[in-house]
This record gives sequence, C-alpha cells and structure tokens, in this order.
Amino acid sequence: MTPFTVRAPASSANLGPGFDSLGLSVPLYTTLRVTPQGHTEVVPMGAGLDGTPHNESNYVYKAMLLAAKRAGQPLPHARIEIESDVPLARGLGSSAAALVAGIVAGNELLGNPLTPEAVLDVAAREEGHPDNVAPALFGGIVVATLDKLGTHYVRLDPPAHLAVTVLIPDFELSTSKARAVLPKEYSRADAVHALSHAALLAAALSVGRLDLLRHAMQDYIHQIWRAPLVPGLSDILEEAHKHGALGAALSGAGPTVLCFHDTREDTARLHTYLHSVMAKNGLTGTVLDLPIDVVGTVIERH
Ligand SMILES: Nc1ncnc2c1ncn2[C@@H]1O[C@H](COP(=O)(O)OP(=O)(O)O)[C@@H](O)[C@H]1O
Ligand SMILES: N[C@@H](CCOP(=O)(O)O)C(=O)O
Repeated sequence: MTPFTVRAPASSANLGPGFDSLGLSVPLYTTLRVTPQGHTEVVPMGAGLDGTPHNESNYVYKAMLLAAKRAGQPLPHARIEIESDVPLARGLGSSAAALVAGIVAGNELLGNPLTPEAVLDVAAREEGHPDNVAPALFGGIVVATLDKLGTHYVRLDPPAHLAVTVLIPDFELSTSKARAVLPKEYSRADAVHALSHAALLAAALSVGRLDLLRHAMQDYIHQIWRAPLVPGLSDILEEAHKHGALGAALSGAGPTVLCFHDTREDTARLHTYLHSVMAKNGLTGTVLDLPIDVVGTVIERH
C-alpha cells in the first residue's frame, strides 16, 4: 500500500445555544503522514504537540484502533507522523481533529470498510457529542444529533460573507474540566430557551439571515457556568456587537471566544476591542480572522 496523508480541520462547537449539536470548521489543521511498514511508530512533530505520547497511547493511534474495532479487522502496522497547528485544549477541537484524522487514517489503512457516516458515528460516540467531530469530518456548518439510534446530521455551506474572528487566550482549559462545571439538570424554561434559540440559529444560518445571529446565539445552557473559567467572556458576549461582531460565543468548551463577522466589514475595531478585553483581564493571546472551512477532512494518496 502506498503512503498517504490525512488532513483534518479545527472546529468551533456550540455557537452559543447549540450545545453538543452545532459547530463549524475552521482552516487550522491536524495532519497525519502514514507510511505502511512492518512495525508501528507514532511520531508527533513540532512544538505544538510537545507532551503528546510517542507511542501507541497517543490519541491519534487510539483513534486508528477505533476504526479497526468498528471494522472488525486488525490494524495494519505503519509509521504515523503527526503535525498540528490546532492549539491544544483551547476549544478549537484539537481532540476532534486528532480523532477524526486517526479514524479516517485507520479506515484508509484497512481499505475503507467504513462509510463516512460510520466514521462520524465512531467519532461522535468516542467524543460523547457530534458538534466538533462532524464539522471536522465534513467541513462547513453542521447540525448533528447523537443518540442510541445513531448519529444524524445536516451539513450547511456557510452563508455568503460570513467569517469568524477568534480570540485564542494563551492558557489551556480541558474540555473535561469545562464540562464538569455544568449542572446535571435544567428547568423547562431553560430547555425551551435553548432549543428555540438553537433552532432559530440553525435556520438563520441555513438561509443566510446574518441579522438574526446575535439574538439567536443567546445561551443559558453552558456559557454562564463556564464564564468564571474564561475571564472577559461575559463582557465579550454582551458587548462584541457594538464593535462589529454579528454574534459571539464561547468556542467549544473554551477558552477561545468566537465572533462572527461580515467579510465586507473591516474587523480592525473588533480586534482592538478583543485585545482591550484581554488587557483588562491580564491575559495574553491571539486574535485571528478565519474563513469557515468548507472542505473538511481530506486524504491525499502519494
Ligand atoms: N494531534 C494530537 N495528537 C495527540 N493528542 C492530541 C492531539 N490533539 C489533541 N490531543 C489531545 O487532546 C487534548 C485536548 O483535548 P480537549 O481537552 O478536548 O481540548 P480541545 O478543545 O482542544 O479539543 C490534548 O491535551 C491532547 O491530549
Ligand atoms: N459541546 C462540547 C464541545 C467541546 O468542543 P472542544 O473543541 O472544546 O473539544 C462542549 O461544549 O463541551
């Protein structure tokens, strides 16, 4: 079998009220170079992956084994080189990109017994929710559900002129820590608020109603509980629209914050505002404008 490369993009999950069900893909990537050979080697490369294991306990390799398990076949040996420019534990889906890239690479090594839908189901069950793995796999904006019957999704092309600005703080927040602060139960009023806003957001994104994003992105399911872990988040959620954002949300489990912007507008004042929030809270970090990735995970055979 010839060597191949798998590239999976980062994601921004939730988009406010779409907790565990709505996400989009952005062009930062985890890339695997896979060379079939007689023994297994796992080789993380680059400063971004410092601290990740150089052996079979690496998350990427574990993901490859999940593909083999679902296919009911042993995983062939290979050298797996891993590179990533998705920052770890920042709410931009580094684990989702690693998981999807690994499952897709495992599936390719096995001769592709799994359909894209099965790859998604394996990834969503492992992650526990489909909102970051579905856009990492399919690109664009994805609405998805995971239940005992399977994983179901609709992929949307992003509306014209919609792009994101992300504030990526220089500190890590693991998804497990940010999930542990959430309540176990919610009132009916909170449930109705969440489902109505998530439904409105999905509908607004599907028909390009950018004017509705700010209202539709209101959320009381996860952001208020996570705000103490992300200094400045509450200010940005309340004020970003005054500085040119179409809407704002915690990206995934944080600490990255996502703002939507209109590509026809200059984002300089939004950048200035986001830097001022970081300065006020004694934080450092990066502010980046990114398009929405429409490609998802790709395999290149050499
Ligand atoms: N390319 C990768 N290779 C190995 N492990 C990875 C990779 N990307 C992410 N991980 C693992 O996933 C963890 C981050 O996952 P998580 O807390 O869910 O945050 P994120 O929001 O970035 O997905 C990292 O600390 C690391 O253990
Ligand atoms: N819905 C999940 C999304 C986690 O995404 P990640 O990119 O932070 O891994 C959550 O909010 O916990």
